[in-house]
Amino acid sequence: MEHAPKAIDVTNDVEMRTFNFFTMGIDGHPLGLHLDMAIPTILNNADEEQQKDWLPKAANREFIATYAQTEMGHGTNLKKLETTATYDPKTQEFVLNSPTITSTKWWPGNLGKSSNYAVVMAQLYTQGKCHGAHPFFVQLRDLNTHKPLKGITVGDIGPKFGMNTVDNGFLQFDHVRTPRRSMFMKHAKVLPDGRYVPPVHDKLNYSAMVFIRAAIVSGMAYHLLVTSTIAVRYSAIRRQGEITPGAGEVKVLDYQTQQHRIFPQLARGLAFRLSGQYIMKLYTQTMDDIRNGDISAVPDLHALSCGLKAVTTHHAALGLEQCRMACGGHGYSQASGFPLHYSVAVGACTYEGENMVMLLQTARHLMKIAKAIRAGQSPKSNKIVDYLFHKGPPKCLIDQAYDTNYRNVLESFEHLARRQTLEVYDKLVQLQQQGRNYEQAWNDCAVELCKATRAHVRTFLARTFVEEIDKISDLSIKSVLQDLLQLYLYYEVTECATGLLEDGFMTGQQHKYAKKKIYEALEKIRPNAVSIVDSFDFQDRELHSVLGRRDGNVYENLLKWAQSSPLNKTDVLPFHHKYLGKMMEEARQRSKI
Ligand SMILES: CCCCCCCCCC/C=C\CCC/C=C/C(=O)SCCNC(=O)CCNC(=O)[C@H](O)C(C)(C)COP(=O)(O)OP(=O)(O)OC[C@H]1O[C@@H](n2cnc3c(N)ncnc32)[C@H](O)[C@@H]1OP(=O)(O)O
Ligand SMILES: Cc1cc2nc3c(=O)[nH]c(=O)nc-3n(C[C@H](O)[C@H](O)[C@H](O)COP(=O)(O)OP(=O)(O)OC[C@H]3O[C@@H](n4cnc5c(N)ncnc54)[C@H](O)[C@@H]3O)c2cc1C
Repeated sequence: MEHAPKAIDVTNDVEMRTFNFFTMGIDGHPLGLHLDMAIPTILNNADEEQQKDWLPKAANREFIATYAQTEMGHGTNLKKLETTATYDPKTQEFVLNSPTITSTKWWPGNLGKSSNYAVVMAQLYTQGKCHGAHPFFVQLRDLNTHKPLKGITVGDIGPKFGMNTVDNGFLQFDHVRTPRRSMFMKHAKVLPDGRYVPPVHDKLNYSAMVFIRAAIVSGMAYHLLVTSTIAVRYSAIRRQGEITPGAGEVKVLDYQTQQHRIFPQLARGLAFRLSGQYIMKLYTQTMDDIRNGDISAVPDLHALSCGLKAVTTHHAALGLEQCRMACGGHGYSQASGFPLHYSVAVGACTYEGENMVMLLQTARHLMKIAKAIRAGQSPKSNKIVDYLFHKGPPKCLIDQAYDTNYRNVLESFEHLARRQTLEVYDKLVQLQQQGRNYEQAWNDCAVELCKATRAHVRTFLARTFVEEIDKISDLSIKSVLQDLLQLYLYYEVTECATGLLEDGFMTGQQHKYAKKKIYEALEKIRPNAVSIVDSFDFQDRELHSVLGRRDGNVYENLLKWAQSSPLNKTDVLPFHHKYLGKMMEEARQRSKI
């Protein structure tokens, strides 16, 4: 053969991600930030010439770059980042500086030891004026020796809650000079003489964050589906107790409580998967629009991605813990895989925007819509938020037999989101009329604002789930997924029941009806549960779990796993006689006296 095919095309994003994922596991690796944030930043924020220079090298892995934004003192409030990039027109360079301890970049993944470049967010100063945080592409380490360049202090921040295969790092600049063209110049620019050219939208520099927030939704689906796979499989192996006295021990999966613990996580995993696909498409479309000069969808994308990120990560964290507890004592062992999956998944509640902060971002968007509604404006043909403008039924109808395609359930979610959004908006206005300024009023309403976002996101997730299942033409697959949809929808109804009951929209009877529909769905899902999780086709090496093995050979392998522990290399630990053995021996001697 003239050209033997390469095993992996490193410039092919999908191939690379798959390869990295299977060879390096789920808790991160040295190329994570390079692929997930640095390359997207180059794609969306570098101008044509910069892309030509940086992109092929980045794709070919001639360097490794990270995304250095967060500082020791500020992660959320980007306006207060302290790192400065001051333009010097004489040399046509920026001078990067970390003026305080708190300005030290802190957390960037792969910064600690792996990266030799970084996208650095710094306050841009030119002609004596600050223009806010802007991204710069900065070399940190020598390409040959890998030692930090002059003026740069860089290192690892130490062990974390999880993801310890990622070298999160710290970084300080001491008046480091970098060429003018190291500023990402697709949107904002600094001309050679120092004049600043503003971007068409001042948050376009934040697109890498938007990308990851959107990607996280599918990531959380993955974590939930993986951990429910483990819990379902193990529960189909584990036998404990009897349902009918004398009939023999049952699989714990036959207990209704067990199903109620695990199946909703499965259903949520699917819901997140479908909405994850939706938001990724919206992201790609919006980035294409921006390239063509249309920025109109940016606020919608930002609002939806923030809300989805916050809700899905929170529910994934709760769901993973349910799956762990569903596996009893063995669930607490590292052999279950849960510690790994949990510690990775919960990081996403914090990174890429702390969840409360993200909920409040979406709420900003909702408050604008509420203002338009109160001003009597019409909806703007926006599929995601238009329902807020419409009047729904005055009473909940979820128990009506004619609920085709769950319209009445969706209307209940819509009702709650609409009511919560308008009520908190009215409270905001009222507080301001009473003399509070907007920011104080906002803080006084913050918990209710977050509730409005959650209700809105719940509506979006549910609607997407219903619409996507409706599209399926294979009736046998559709019927299984409809059982999960039924569970998802009525489970969510009970989760937000307080809000639905509070204003008398839903009756106590209807709440009972929702519970009945949940129990009915659990029963329908039970016989298919193992086949459903098998159909995800996760490899054992992805699950990292003795309990979730595809072959179900749990007990034998649990024993092997324990026996392979380093503590079991010898029957007696080498230092036993020096400490515990000695203590016991001395105690025995003393008691003889
Ligand atoms: C297979 C399993 C794998 C699972 C994993 C899934 C994928 C993930 C893989 C990666 C894994 C690990 C890597 C982790 C990497 C982590 C990286 C990071 O954490 S990077 C740092 C992230 N930092 C943040 O997110 C900071 C949060 N803060 C902000 O975003 C902002 O400061 C914000 C939004 C809080 C406030 O913005 P700002 O202070 O600038 O402005 P204002 O509040 O005044 O807002 C003005 C106006 O702008 C709007 N706005 C803000 N941001 C945006 C945006 N991005 N796009 C559009 N618009 C935006 C804001 O809403 C206001 O609008 P207004 O009209 O005035 O209301
Ligand atoms: C695993 C991991 C990986 C990371 N990787 C990177 C990376 O690669 N690059 C990078 O630059 N950064 C990274 N980060 C940093 C991360 O983005 C920030 O930690 C995150 O955005 C939260 O910011 P913070 O730490 O400043 O939290 P804080 O803002 O200090 O949050 C503390 C508390 O204050 C609350 N709070 C703050 N502001 C408000 C507000 N306005 N309204 C209401 N409540 C508020 C929060 O809700 C939270 O409860 C990473 C973090 C983690 C954990």
